[in-house]
Amino acid sequence: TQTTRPQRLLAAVQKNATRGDPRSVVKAIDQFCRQKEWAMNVGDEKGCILDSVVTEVNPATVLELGTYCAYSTVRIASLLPPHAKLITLEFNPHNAAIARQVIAWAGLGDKIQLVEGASGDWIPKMKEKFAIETFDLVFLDHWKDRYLPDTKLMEECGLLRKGSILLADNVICPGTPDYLEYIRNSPRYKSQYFRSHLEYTKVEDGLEKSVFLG
Ligand SMILES: O=C(NC/C=C/[C@H]1O[C@@H](n2cnc(C(F)(F)F)c2)[C@H](O)[C@@H]1O)c1cc([N+](=O)[O-])cc(O)c1O
Ligand SMILES: [Mg+2]
Repeated sequence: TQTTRPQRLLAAVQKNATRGDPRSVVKAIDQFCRQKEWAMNVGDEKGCILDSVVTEVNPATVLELGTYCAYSTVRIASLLPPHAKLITLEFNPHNAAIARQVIAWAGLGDKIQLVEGASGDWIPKMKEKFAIETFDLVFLDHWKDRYLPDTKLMEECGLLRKGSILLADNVICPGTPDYLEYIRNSPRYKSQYFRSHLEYTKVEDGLEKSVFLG
């Protein structure tokens, strides 16, 4: 029977990456996406910008919206300090199952908590379920029409503190116009656009980095 793209991506990781070596997992996925099949990972070019933001913020608590196959999950977690916590939300059970295996192959299971379900259900439960006060860094890479409502929900649930960083993928392609309009015009955020390209292509895309001002 026909395999899925996430299954083929996982097979490429298990074939080409070294167990317990997160950077080799990232490299194997980028190679698969460049040489075999495009997939919607943040990719190597935007991934370098992601790495620099993670390193600069040095977060103790991270929320990722949109795990997919855990490419950015592994990329972020490999840069976190020892007791830092990364919670990643994934809606699709099949993608979650693949992501868990990619995370295990990278040897990052003790740094990452993958939660299955919808952001609207889980964001209001974060504090009680995961003993989280606020997030130092949020990486938005899920459905593009959910960036704005979920940002407002995180504000309402008190999950952002003065200085929390939101980093949003795909603000140009596929685009998140309502989110960009809100975050760039709100007095509660200071935003910066990092111009790049859509993963594995020459199409323009970029990351929007926003600091919550409280
Ligand atoms: O559509 C794109 N990404 C959508 C990504 C969607 C992924 O996020 C999960 N999710 C949904 N809700 C949640 C949460 F968190 F709410 F639970 C998690 C979905 O199940 C899916 O795995 C995309 C598309 C392109 N492209 O070029 O078309 C390029 C990209 O980089 C992209 O990210
Ligand atoms: Mg993306």
